[in-house]
Amino acid sequence: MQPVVDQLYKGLIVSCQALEGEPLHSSYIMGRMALAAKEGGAIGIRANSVSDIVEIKKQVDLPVIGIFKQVYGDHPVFITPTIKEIDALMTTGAEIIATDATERIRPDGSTLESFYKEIKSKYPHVILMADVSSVEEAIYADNLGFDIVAPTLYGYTEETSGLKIDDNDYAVIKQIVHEVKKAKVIAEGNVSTPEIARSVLNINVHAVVVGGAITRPQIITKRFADALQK
Ligand SMILES: CC(=O)N[C@H](C=O)[C@@H](O)[C@H](O)[C@H](O)COP(=O)(O)O
Repeated sequence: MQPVVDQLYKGLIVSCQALEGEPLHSSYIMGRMALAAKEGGAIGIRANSVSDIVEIKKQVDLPVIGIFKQVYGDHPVFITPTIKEIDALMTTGAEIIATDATERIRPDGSTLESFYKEIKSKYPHVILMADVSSVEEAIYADNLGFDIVAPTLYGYTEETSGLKIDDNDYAVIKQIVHEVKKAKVIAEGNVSTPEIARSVLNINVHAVVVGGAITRPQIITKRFADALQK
């Protein structure tokens, strides 16, 4: 296994993201979020966009999983959808690059297989993480050769809308861990409490990514405000 992937073993990766329109949308703030995450014990950072990653890299010396969210028209695939976003991420020094690895056709008409081959022929040594939405997609990405697989998009596709990682006693992530043979499985998406993070680690995932529950204060505030309404 690549040393950088080893480095993430059993650790907490904090996703520091604020999209345009979110209150904290700012590379400066994401850099400071990453610093705060490191102080709190994060061993890796996940981040979106060239400018956020470049700023984060100035603030912390942790491995970064880089993504580039780009929406093409009304196309549903938006996490690092085409080679253009891969090219941009390759300039940032991100140690790992993540992309949508669902079975959906990509905005440029390519399949996941042809996209994977295109990336690997251009950047043979890049470490790739597959953001999937189902067990079948996890197995497919593993067979293609992705280094890391995560159910990042479980709950965010037409078929899985609203589903969460802890549903049915963690059935989906358990099955992914069981079925994926070569890639490392990372738990990501709706790991919303320390208890859920601990539970997925006990299922034997390689590492855990937590985003909104740490870095999106509007979401954190709403959870408290909602509790007061009850
Ligand atoms: C679906 C989608 O766009 N997920 C994104 C992927 O990078 C991020 O917005 C999430 O914050 C990240 O996956 C971490 O998940 P959570 O914030 O639930 O801990």
